[in-house]
Amino acid sequence: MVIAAANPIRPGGAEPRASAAAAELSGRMRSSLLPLGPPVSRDRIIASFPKWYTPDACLQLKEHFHGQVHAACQRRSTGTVGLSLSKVVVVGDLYVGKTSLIHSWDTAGQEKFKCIASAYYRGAQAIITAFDLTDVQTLEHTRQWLEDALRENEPGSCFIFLVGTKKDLLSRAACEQAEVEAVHLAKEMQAEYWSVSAKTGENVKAFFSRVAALAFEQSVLQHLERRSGSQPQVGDGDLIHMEGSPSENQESKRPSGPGCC
Ligand SMILES: Nc1nc2c(ncn2[C@@H]2O[C@H](COP(=O)(O)OP(=O)(O)OP(=O)(O)O)[C@@H](O)[C@H]2O)c(=O)[nH]1
Repeated sequence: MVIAAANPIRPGGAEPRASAAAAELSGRMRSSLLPLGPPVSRDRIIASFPKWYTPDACLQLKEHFHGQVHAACQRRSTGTVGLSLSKVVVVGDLYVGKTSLIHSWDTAGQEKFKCIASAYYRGAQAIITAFDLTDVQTLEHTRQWLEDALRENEPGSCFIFLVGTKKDLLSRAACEQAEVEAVHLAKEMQAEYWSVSAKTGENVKAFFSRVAALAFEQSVLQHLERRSGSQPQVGDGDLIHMEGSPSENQESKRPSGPGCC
């Protein structure tokens, strides 16, 4: 997974400015069936489909990986999808906490800075639009940020997230109040909503696990679709670990919630 935080220009501004923080994450997930796989740290194993933050603004309500994905991973035959890279772009106003958010997650020590141009948004599998929960103006600007990022991507190709940062700075009541407007906007943007704090780490891991799971599942499904007609093969069998039994009947073939643009 590649995560990039666009260093802001004002919404509606002409060209994106330089300097984006990017983090590359190896999306390795281990098969529960392979006893002797390469070492994968426990906190990188997604054991069950990560839950949404609020059902009022979430991309998918399901609780298990898609049945085809689960089955394909359990088959552990050779292929390339088990180790997949996804590009995640993080956009938002100056100082909202994009860089802190990325750095507060384990990014395998591969963080780096990149220059960006509008072309940089291209090929994103997920777009994270971040705003500061204590600054309502930054929320208002997210719509424009998203528009800019979407312009560079194929319709239907990205998961969209709206993330309120600096949750630690608000009381519970104030946070809930800020979330009302944010959730409303998230629904309009067809985005999944999360409130997080990079400072305390609250919800950060859960959030990125969710992003990773959705992106991974989509990659596998696309891979299976491409290979339909031949034997679907996912990963070297050592790259994903899932527990629980997914219900195939409840799940659609492709990510379907309102946030899948
Ligand atoms: N209290 C608190 N402060 C935060 C949090 N996240 C970021 N900050 C602070 O907010 C300021 C901006 O954070 P950055 O991560 O640099 O924000 P950014 O969006 O990447 O900023 P630019 O690169 O200027 O666009 C810094 O002083 C951070 O320490 C948080 O969760 N809680």
